[in-house]
Amino acid sequence: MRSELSGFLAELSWPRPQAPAFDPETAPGDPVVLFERWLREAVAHDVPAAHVLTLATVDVAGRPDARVTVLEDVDDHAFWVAASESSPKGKQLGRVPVAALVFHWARQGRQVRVRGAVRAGDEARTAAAFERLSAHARTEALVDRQSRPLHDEGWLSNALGDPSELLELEEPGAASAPSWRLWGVDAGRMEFFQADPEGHHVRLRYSRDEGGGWDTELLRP
Ligand SMILES: Cc1cc2nc3c(=O)[nH]c(=O)nc-3n(C[C@H](O)[C@H](O)[C@H](O)COP(=O)(O)O)c2cc1C
Repeated sequence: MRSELSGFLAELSWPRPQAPAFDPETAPGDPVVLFERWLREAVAHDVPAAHVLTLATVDVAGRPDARVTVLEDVDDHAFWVAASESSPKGKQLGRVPVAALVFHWARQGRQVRVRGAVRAGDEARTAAAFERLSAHARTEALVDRQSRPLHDEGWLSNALGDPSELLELEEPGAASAPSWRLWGVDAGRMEFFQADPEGHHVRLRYSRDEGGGWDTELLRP
């Protein structure tokens, strides 16, 4: 038996990709270079929130989890995201240090997948990212109660009501919040998908070899 929703879903279509065809023959040897090119093209094509990604992690019991978050940086062949060590994603990243992330730029019919080992960012990298946060986000990081049940909304709005006061009170001139940090997902494997209106989709996978170079292969879409 099919639900009413299945008919509704069947009517939905993908937007036609508004991007030049992707010729894997011309792809650069380094996938991070290709990622940056596609990210900039996504922004140039007005893809909303092109720097927003889905981060997938695993907990100690092997249960998968995923959520949307923001890309902070790409550097040293790692994709950097921010999370408190006490949040579910922070615990998962710290205790089971492997992760995958995916970008989907629907308007262009593009997907980029990244999978690899996770490393914690050092203090300097974390402090530089903390500095870039809004006052509200810094307060959230200092309050450090993300994903806890919201039993007492009054307490929360009081805490968030005057960020400057909280920032002063908790950590004058704080360089960061104690458990908030950057996490790097190493690009051990990256995959680029370019959808084609006629169905001739292209999938190009890069895998890091033992010498630190990259092997590439085309996959059936
Ligand atoms: C567009 C968008 C952007 C988001 N950006 C962030 C972010 O930068 N950092 C963050 O911690 N959560 C962000 N979130 C919320 C996360 O998806 C998630 O709800 C939260 O981080 C708690 O995840 P956790 O319980 O797995 O730790 C964002 C959500 C959306 C929809």
